[in-house]
Amino acid sequence: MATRTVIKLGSSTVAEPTGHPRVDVIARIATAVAARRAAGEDVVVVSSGAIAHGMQVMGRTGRSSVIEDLQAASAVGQGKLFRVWDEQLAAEGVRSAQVLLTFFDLMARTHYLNARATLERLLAWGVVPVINENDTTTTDEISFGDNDFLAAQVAVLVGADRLILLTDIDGLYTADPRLDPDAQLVREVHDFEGLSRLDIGHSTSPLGSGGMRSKVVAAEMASAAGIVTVVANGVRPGALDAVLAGAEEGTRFAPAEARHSSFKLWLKYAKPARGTIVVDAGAAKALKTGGTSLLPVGITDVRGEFDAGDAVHVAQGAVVIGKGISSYTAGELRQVVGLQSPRVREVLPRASDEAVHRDYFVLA
Ligand SMILES: Nc1ncnc2c1ncn2[C@@H]1O[C@H](COP(=O)(O)OP(=O)(O)O)[C@@H](O)[C@H]1O
Ligand SMILES: N[C@@H](CCC(=O)OP(=O)(O)O)C(=O)O
Repeated sequence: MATRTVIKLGSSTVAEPTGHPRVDVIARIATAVAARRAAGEDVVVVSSGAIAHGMQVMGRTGRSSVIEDLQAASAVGQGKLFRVWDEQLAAEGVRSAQVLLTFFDLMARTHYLNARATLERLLAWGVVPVINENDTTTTDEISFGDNDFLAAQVAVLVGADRLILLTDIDGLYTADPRLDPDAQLVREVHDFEGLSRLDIGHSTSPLGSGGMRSKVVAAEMASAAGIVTVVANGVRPGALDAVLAGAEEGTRFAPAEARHSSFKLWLKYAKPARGTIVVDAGAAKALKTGGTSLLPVGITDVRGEFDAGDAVHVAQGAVVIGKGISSYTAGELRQVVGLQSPRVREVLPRASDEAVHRDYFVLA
C-alpha cells in the first residue's frame, strides 16, 4: 500500500486545447484525492496548465515560444487555475494550498529544507499541496524545464513512494502513436537502457512541453530514488482510479534497488551543461574512483562560456566522464588552469579551492 503519492497533471490533462481548465477532470482527480486522504494516504498534486490557461484568458491561441509571453501568461493563468483546484478539492472536503517552486528553492540547501518542512507541515495538517513552477521568475538556467522534472523532484523531496504522471495518452508506446499507428503500449519498464530501442520523442500534445521523453527521464530519476512511477491517461475516466488501486494501467516504471540523492539525480538528468572542463588523467581517475572534488590543478582546458553555478561537462579528452556545477565562471577558470591551490588564491583571492565540488558532481 502506497502511503505518499505525487500526482502530476500535464497541460493537456488540466486544460482543453483552447486553454480552458477541464473542470470535469480536476473534479474527478479531487474525488480520487479525497478518497486516498480518507484512506490515510498523503497526496501531493503537481499541476501544469497556468500558461495554457493564461494564454486563453488573454485571447491568444497556440503555444508562443516567446519567454516573456509564457511568463506573463503563467502569471495570468496560475491564480485562476488554482482557484479551480481549490474549489473542486473543497467540494470534496479537502483543504488545499498553492505552492510555487523555483529550481533555486530545491537547489539551495536551506531553501530545499524549508520547502520540505513546509510541505511536511501541510501534509501533517491534512492539506493537499497543489504545486506548479513559479514561471514568472525562472530563466532557462534556473528552470526545471518541465513539470515532469518538477514532479519527480517533489516526489524525492517528500519521500513519496509513488509518482503518477497523468497525460493525454495511455502511457509510453513503442513510438509516438500520433505519428505511428502501429505503436504498442509498453506495460512495464525495468531497464531504462532498454528504452533506447523505442522511439520516445520530444514531440508533445498541442499544449505540452516535454513530450514522453521528459516523462521517461522523470521516471528514471524517481526510480533511482526508489520511487515507482506510473504514466497514465488523465483524461480517460477510471484510469487514475485503476492506478491508485494498483491495477494494471498505463506504463509502470519499477524502482531501482540503489538510491541516489535528489540533487545528483537532478544534476545528472535534468540540468543542461553549458560548457566543458577538460581534465588530466590524474584528475579523471580521482573523480571516477576517489569521489574527490575537482581542483584547478587537474584542469587542462576550458571550453565554452558559463557562469559560476552553471552545469558543465567534465571530460578526459573527448570522453565525458561526468557533470558538475562549476564554482567559477569560464573566464575565471581559464586564468587558473593547471595551477596549484596557493597560486589560485593569489590570482583569484575570493575563489573557492574546488572548481567543481564533489557534492555537485555526478559521474556520467
Ligand atoms: N513513445 C511515445 N509514447 C507515447 N507518447 C509519445 C511518445 N513519443 C512522443 N509522445 C508524445 O508525448 C505526448 C505527451 O507529452 P506532453 O504533451 O508533454 O504531455 P503533458 O502535457 O501531459 O506533460 C503525447 O501526446 C505524444 O504525442
Ligand atoms: N508551469 C507550466 C508548466 C509547463 C509544463 O511543463 O507543461 P507540461 O509538459 O504540460 O507538464 C504551466 O503551468 O503552464
